Amino acid sequence: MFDHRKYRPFTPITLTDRQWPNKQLTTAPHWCSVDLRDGNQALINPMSVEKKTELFQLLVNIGFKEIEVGFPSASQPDFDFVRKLIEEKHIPDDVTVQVLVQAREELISRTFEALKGVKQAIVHVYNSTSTVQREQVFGLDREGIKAIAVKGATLLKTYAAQYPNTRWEFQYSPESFTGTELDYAVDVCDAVIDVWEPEKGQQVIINLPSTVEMSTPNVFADQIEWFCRHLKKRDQVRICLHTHNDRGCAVAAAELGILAGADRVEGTLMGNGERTGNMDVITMAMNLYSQGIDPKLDLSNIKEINRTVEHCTELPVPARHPWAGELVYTAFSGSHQDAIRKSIAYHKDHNLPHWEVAYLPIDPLDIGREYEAVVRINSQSGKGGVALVLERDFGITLPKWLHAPISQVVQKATESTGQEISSQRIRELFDQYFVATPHAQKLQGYELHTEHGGVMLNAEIGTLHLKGQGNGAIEALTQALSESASCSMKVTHFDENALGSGSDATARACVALNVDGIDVYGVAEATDTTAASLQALLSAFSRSPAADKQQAA
Ligand SMILES: CC(=O)SCCNC(=O)CCNC(=O)[C@H](O)C(C)(C)COP(=O)(O)OP(=O)(O)OC[C@H]1O[C@@H](n2cnc3c(N)ncnc32)[C@H](O)[C@@H]1OP(=O)(O)O
Ligand SMILES: CC(C)C(=O)C(=O)O
Repeated sequence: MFDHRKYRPFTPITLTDRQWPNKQLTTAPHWCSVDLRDGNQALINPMSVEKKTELFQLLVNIGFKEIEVGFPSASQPDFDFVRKLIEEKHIPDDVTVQVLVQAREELISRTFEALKGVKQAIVHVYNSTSTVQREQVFGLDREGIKAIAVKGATLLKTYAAQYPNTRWEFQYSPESFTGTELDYAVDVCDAVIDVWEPEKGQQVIINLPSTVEMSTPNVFADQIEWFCRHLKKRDQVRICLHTHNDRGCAVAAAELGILAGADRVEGTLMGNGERTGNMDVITMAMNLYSQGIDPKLDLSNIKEINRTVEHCTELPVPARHPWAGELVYTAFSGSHQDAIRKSIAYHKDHNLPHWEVAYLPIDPLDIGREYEAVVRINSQSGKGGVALVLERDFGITLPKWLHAPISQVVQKATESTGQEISSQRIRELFDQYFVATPHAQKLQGYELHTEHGGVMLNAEIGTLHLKGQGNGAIEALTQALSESASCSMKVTHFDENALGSGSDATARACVALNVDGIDVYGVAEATDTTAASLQALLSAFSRSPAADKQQAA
């Protein structure tokens, strides 16, 4: 039964003088990728050694300096993968591999065996400390659970001493930290740290996981600040966060947790991980990047990252995934398209020192995404977007007064299909409704001369020969057409521009006509501006009912 009374709120943390809300993120944390361990243990099909190798290479290329490569005592492929990394020398000198293990001797022994010959490594031991697990899973009291942690810590120290050529770092996680009383979590971690003696030079990491995300991120930050304030040897250890995304706030929790005093963050690419996933490193790193902070990870080729992650995990990257999804630099809605187009142009014209473009929190080019994907057209789009597509994909820059008429044609097409429209189809509609001349009213040739201070025009149009007079060629043709079709005709808008320069230059003209009270539009390109203007006028006229009547007559 759907009944909220089955649940109760998370107990608040008593911390009235919390400092983290006054802090700001200014640098990237130490990152540790857990894609190959926590990510892997959440997959339908765990990664093969080949896929793990491919993903490891990607993580190295991105710039991770610490990578949890597996749980080598858990399975033969995990063990073999660690051996392969070491024996085939895949681990760069500045990268430290990390492995996870339970606080059990047979597993710890096998873990050190897997790591034989490695230059440096982090051995990560964990046991659950939460009230629920103490009572329901382990059936042990506080002291009993602490004893498991201390035993695990001692075993790490003992086994590490057998491999003196490796530089060992030790990591301990009070698993299910968020469900653990804070004083008890500190007590267990102090005991583990005492075994490891960081004061004598042993490197130590204490990892505080929200194994299950149970509260709002501010409560998690309070837990971290409280923990950091009370840990005896806080200054001698690195505090790490490992947040899960059960409430959808893993990134926010990690960000606030860093404000609250943590140094390091574990997470995965695209947030793959148990249940709703681990903290998404891409999102957190890009959040920093978009604030002008060097994330210390190279995410410049997000397409390649997506491709490899999808291949190795057999999970799709959602189209709306923050920063990385296929659709996140695409605007379908009209007002957004219009604003993006204007804002990008403004940005270029004013040579702004920082990126400030409407609706685009970063420049998509930074991560290998293109402007081409920024605007796509469907029935939610508007005139700005259609104009942008014609300009961007076909170099057709049109006067503003023509944007609405073209957009109306495109809108009808998208409404009738209910689907997105391709830029090629927009071009076809533009040619069909604005450039083509329905009654073959093609200008075959023209001749102009001045007479009595005005312009005389002789024009060959299809099979017609027309004569007209006016202040210029356009007026002369307007006069000729209105006479021959017995209609009233007025040019309401006119625009022409040269295309290119030098001897290859051509011209484009756009004309809006009002013929017997009806607005019609035409666009034409020709080798000179007069020919383009006359043809654009003909093209507009050919769409009027008067042209139909003229043809019928
Ligand atoms: C939140 C996390 O992501 S933690 C990491 C979880 N990841 C994994 O478990 C993936 C890899 N794990 C495995 O392949 C297996 O669990 C193995 C190989 C590690 C262990 O396998 P097995 O010993 O066969 O089984 P299992 O994991 O069920 O063992 C449970 C026993 O270990 C004990 N145990 C569980 N976790 C720990 C721990 N961290 N430290 C010490 N003992 C533990 C349990 O109390 C239980 O003891 P019991 O047999 O006396 O009841
Ligand atoms: C082992 C720990 C760090 C873990 O994966 C978790 O608690 O989620």
